[in-house]
Amino acid sequence: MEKVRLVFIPAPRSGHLVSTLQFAKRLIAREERISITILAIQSASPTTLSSYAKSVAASEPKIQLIDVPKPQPEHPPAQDSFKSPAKSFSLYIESHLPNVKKIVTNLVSSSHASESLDSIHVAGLVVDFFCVSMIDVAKELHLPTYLFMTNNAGYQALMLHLPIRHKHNEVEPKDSDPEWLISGIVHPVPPRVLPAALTDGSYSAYVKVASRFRETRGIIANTFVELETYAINSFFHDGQTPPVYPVGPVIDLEDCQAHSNLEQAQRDKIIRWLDDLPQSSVVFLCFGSMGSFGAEQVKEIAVGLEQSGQRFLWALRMPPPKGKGMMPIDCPNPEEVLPDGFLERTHGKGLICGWAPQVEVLAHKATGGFVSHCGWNSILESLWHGVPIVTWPMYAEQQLNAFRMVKELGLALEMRLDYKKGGGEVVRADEIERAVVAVMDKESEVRKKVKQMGEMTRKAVKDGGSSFAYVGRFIEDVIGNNCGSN
Ligand SMILES: O=c1ccn([C@@H]2O[C@H](COP(=O)(O)OP(=O)(O)O[C@H]3O[C@H](CO)[C@@H](O)[C@H](O)[C@H]3O)[C@@H](O)[C@H]2O)c(=O)[nH]1
Repeated sequence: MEKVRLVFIPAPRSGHLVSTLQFAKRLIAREERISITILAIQSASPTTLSSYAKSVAASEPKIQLIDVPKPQPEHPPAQDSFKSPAKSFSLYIESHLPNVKKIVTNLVSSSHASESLDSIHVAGLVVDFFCVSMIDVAKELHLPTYLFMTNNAGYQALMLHLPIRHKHNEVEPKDSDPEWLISGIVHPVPPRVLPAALTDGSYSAYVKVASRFRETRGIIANTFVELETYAINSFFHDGQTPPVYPVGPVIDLEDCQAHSNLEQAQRDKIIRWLDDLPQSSVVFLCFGSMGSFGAEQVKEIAVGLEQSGQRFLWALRMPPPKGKGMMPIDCPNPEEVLPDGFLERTHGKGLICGWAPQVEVLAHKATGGFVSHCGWNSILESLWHGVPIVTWPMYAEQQLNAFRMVKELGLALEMRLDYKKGGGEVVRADEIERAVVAVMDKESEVRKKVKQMGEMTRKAVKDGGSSFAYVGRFIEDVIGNNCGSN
């Protein structure tokens, strides 16, 4: 029986790694001829991600984990790494290319050297968006590359549009530019909701990444046909995009704490608190793996929450101290940043935590609304559990996600569409209060639509569902492409 190995190269970021590894698990559960090797590039700053990857590999004999050594001498942080984080991250990943090449070459030659009829052939690379530079390794070794998009089809449409725009206009976009008409996105896109990376000095790095999408053999996307029908159809009809496999939602519903520093006692405290509260009575505020606010904004949120009169669970995280990387930290003494007496006045009504067990919180019956930064995993998790979002995008492609969720899909309520972390803007308490009250409205149209979409998400991944079928097509491509090779 022909067996194949896919070599996954995920990006060392929690919003990317978790869905990629979950997709690897889904593949091997579905097809016994597939094994997976994960090449783990270490994050530049310490995180708990490698322990997450290790725990996934340890639980699945057909997943092998290989650490990619850091390049020697180590890749120095770019001068502008704080100003242009996306560019700096791409360069950091690219610096691992020689080490990745060594590892993949060894995997290929050991499969060739094996005499056994049962040998496992390397069938291709599956790379993250930030790892498309690894296409060069695959090409040298005559292997196909598949791209795993951890975000959505609308964002993919933007990326496919970028090199086309660049041909006509090489200048970085500005907020004052006319709206962008992008095939695959229903409404013209105001430049102010484009990813900050396009205007912070990372534009050329993004064009470079985007121009490689069409070199892949296929694009696996963490979305599903029923959610992004318009965008997905646009790829099938443009005659240039490689086959797209919408296989989502791929989210970690079981082991959601494995990639965090969350202690069991803290998790239990949160869930016990929710257990005692009425159905859909708590608004949850959480801003992804990198979201945090300064002291002035934190105070406005607190006042807005108090004025709203709603119960709340707030994952309050603060910017890291200067020179300590980019990852936010849990707030050691919340009373120091919150308004005087806030904790006493809201005792019993609200709970402040650091990293939250988000999936469990969204799954809890007491959770009724979500103030979210609109990271794609958060959106998929909230849809899965039928919890409506009010939008507070912060970084990466979240503004575009928020824009499409509100304007195109009608699946979220608008608070902000163009807020940018670090932009100096402070959203005032009254606006936050209104947003919180709106998202907790039990009768809202958005809530009904989100519940319906929630049912569709679950159907999509079940046997007979659209995403289930696309996983099958992807497997056929991988196995079919490999048949007869040795
Ligand atoms: O307190 C927290 C905060 C986050 N999470 C989890 O962490 C993940 C966060 O993912 P996501 O919502 O996608 O946000 P980011 O961490 O910001 O993810 C990055 O990757 C995503 C997928 O590519 C992009 O959509 C985002 O914009 C990008 O910032 C989710 O699974 C959450 O459940 C928790 O469990 N607890």
